[in-house]
Amino acid sequence: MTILAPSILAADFSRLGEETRAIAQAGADWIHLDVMDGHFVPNISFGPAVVKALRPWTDKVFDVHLMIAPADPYLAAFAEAGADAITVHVEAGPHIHRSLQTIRGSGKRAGVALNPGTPASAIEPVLDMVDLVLVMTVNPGFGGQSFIHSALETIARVKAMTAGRSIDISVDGGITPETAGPAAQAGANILVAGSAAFKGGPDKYETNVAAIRAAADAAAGRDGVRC
Ligand SMILES: O=C(CO)[C@@H](O)[C@H](O)COP(=O)(O)O
Repeated sequence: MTILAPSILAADFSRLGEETRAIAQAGADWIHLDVMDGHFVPNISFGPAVVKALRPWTDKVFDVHLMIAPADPYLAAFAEAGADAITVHVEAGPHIHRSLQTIRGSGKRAGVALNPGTPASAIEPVLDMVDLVLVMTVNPGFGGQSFIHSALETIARVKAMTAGRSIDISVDGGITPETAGPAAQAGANILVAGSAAFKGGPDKYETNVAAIRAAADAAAGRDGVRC
């Protein structure tokens, strides 16, 4: 079954608590929280204080995506703020192995992210340390960008590399009902969607979430029935 993880980067920041609750009630499985530092990526979003403030609004998995470098000085703060999964970029360095060790050591799911220009082979040495691989299908930093189709190859390579292991494959950037299918077919089982999940305001969230999930489930031949 596809896991749909709306990115609150596309939510109304003046009402983040209500938005988080609304998208959760609309059928989101996880909540994706994009943390940007204006250094690793050319945008600044929010830090652990916001993650902590949002934690009481839903009990859904908080999937924290750190687009920051270095990440290590902040891992404990995000873990304490209520993250359930913490993903760091393999490009962010300086010691991806240590970062993943720290995340696992804090009892959280550890994720490693790959930018569109990074080969899948970059994460091979740390595969036994991760619970999820996040493949970026846009260059990180902003919501609302177009899906980079060449990244489908990376998803397929990660799928092959992780065969036989219990590792989720997440895809992030430009996910819509049109791109969800190819991403799921290539091997992704977690879809992060910002603009396509939040477009149209709260009345549309349920329809948006269902449309993205249905496209992915159909393409991957997954059972879309949820209990
Ligand atoms: O991490 C990022 C961007 O850096 C993503 O999570 C985007 O925020 C997804 O937004 P859409 O492309 O779906 O609008």
